[in-house]
Parts: sequence; structure tokens; C-alpha cells
Amino acid sequence: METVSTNTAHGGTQGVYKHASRETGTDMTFSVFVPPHADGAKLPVVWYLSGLTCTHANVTEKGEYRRLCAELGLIFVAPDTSPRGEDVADDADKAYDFGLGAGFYVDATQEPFAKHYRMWSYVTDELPGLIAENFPADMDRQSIMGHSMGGHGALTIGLTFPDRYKAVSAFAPIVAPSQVPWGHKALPGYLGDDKAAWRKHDAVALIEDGARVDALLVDQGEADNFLAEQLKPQLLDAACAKAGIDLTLRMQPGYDHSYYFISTFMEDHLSWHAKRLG
Ligand SMILES: N[C@@H](CCC(=O)N[C@@H](CS)C(=O)NCC(=O)O)C(=O)O
Repeated sequence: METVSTNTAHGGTQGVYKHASRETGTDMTFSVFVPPHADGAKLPVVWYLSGLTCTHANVTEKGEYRRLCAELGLIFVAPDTSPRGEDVADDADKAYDFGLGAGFYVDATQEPFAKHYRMWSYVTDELPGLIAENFPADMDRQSIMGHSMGGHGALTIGLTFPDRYKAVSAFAPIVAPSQVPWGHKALPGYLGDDKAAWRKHDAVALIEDGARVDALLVDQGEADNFLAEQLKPQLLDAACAKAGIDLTLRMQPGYDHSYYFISTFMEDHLSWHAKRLG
């Protein structure tokens, strides 16, 4: 692992790091904030998965998480959203919603994406190993949150590993990619036409198929341009009601899809995570 940069912030260290990933076969960059802590202490880890077009940098620069992470003693990890590099396949038209910057947190099975697009294994297996090795992390206390495509990643990963992630929350998540245009492009593109494979990467379908977590927190801006066509939080609301999952869905008047929205509610999410991380 190579250190790209470190900066002192709120008494802790905001770092950006790079490593050669065995999963993606590319260099991957990620950011980690380590709050001030006593020597030898092991701290809980909050994962933040970003949305379409993002790298680690968007939330790192605009997410406003550091003050509260410093106060609550939380490590905050922000991975990239796809593999990158000259030989990494991209969308045929270089669209923003597939290919580079749009890995959808799946392990692709379809060519030409299968070789590098392994974001599920990267985020759930490889990167946690690296974090455990290199940072003062208590891997028995992890939680996950994300935005939009990253909200989809956080929900599907949290629902798949309910014992590992003690809290799961999302900002404006894609709750049912099988039912919306972004997913209708990404799921067949990465996973092919087998709808059974899609269900493992669709939070609503996972819940319908029996996946459970105790509680979920979702914030959604009412002025979000993607709300009606791509995000559809009502589908998650209905699935959670039926399954008995305690979903707190907060519709936020006036807020759009941007980091102005995310940063406004970031502290609520971190407090909610900290309570569950103990
Ligand atoms: N209008 C955007 C759509 C993509 C978008 O809104 N991306 C969200 C995540 S789904 C984002 O966080 N963008 C980066 C940022 O706001 O810093 C575009 O066409 O590039």
C-alpha cells in the first residue's frame, strides 16, 4: 500500500492511499480518516460507498464527516466506484451510468467487464483485509452507508452480511435496480440476462427473498431529479413493511441529489451508526 497524501484534520489523519488490487487487477485508490485515539486502541469502521461518476474524493472533500468521526472515534473508509486504467473496459458510449465510475458493487460475469469489474469482492473482502492490516481498525465493529449507486451497494452488502455490518444506512439509494433504467442497463451489462443473478444485487429483491437486518436509515431529498424514475424509495418502504424491517425513511423537502444534501444529514447517519457500533 502506498500513501498518496495525509493531512491532519480534527486532530486525526485524513489519508489517501493506493494499492495494486488482486481483485480488479488494477491500482485502486481509497481514502481513510483515522480519528484521534489512544495508542493501541482499535476503532470501529464505517464504510461509505459512493455514487455514479464518483471516486473516493467526492465524499472526502464534500461529505463533512470528519468532525463527528473525530468526536465519536470512527474510522471512515471511502473506496472508488470502479476499476480504472487504460485496459479497463468502459461503456461503449462512455456514458456516466455504466463502466468507469459505475461499477455497481457487483462482480461482473459478462465480457469485457468480468476481468476487472469485481467491486463486490473488492469492497467486501480485499479492501477490509487491507484496512485490518494497516489501520487501528476493530473489524468486529463495521458498518456501511452509501449514496445513490453506493446506497444500493450499502443496502445489498448490508443485507447479505447482516452479522458483519452492525448498521446500514443510505442517502438517496437505488433501492431496486431490477425495476429502474440505471439497473436495466447495469445488471444485464455486468451480470447477463439471468434475473436470479440480479436479485442478489437488488435490495428490495433480497428482502423479498428473505434477507433481513434489524433496522435501516434512509434519507431522500424530495427535490432529487432521480427520485421518481431511478430511486423509488417507496419500493423499499413496502418491502420493509412486509418483512418487518424497522426502516426509518426520511423524505427531506427541498434537498436534491448532491453532496449539499449528503453533508447535511451525514452527522445524523454517523450518530445512528455509532450507537449501533457500541
Ligand atoms: N448529473 C450527474 C449524474 C451523476 C450524479 O449525480 N452523480 C452523483 C452520484 S449518483 C454524484 O455524487 N456526483 C458527484 C458529485 O456530486 O460530487 C452527471 O451526469 O454526471
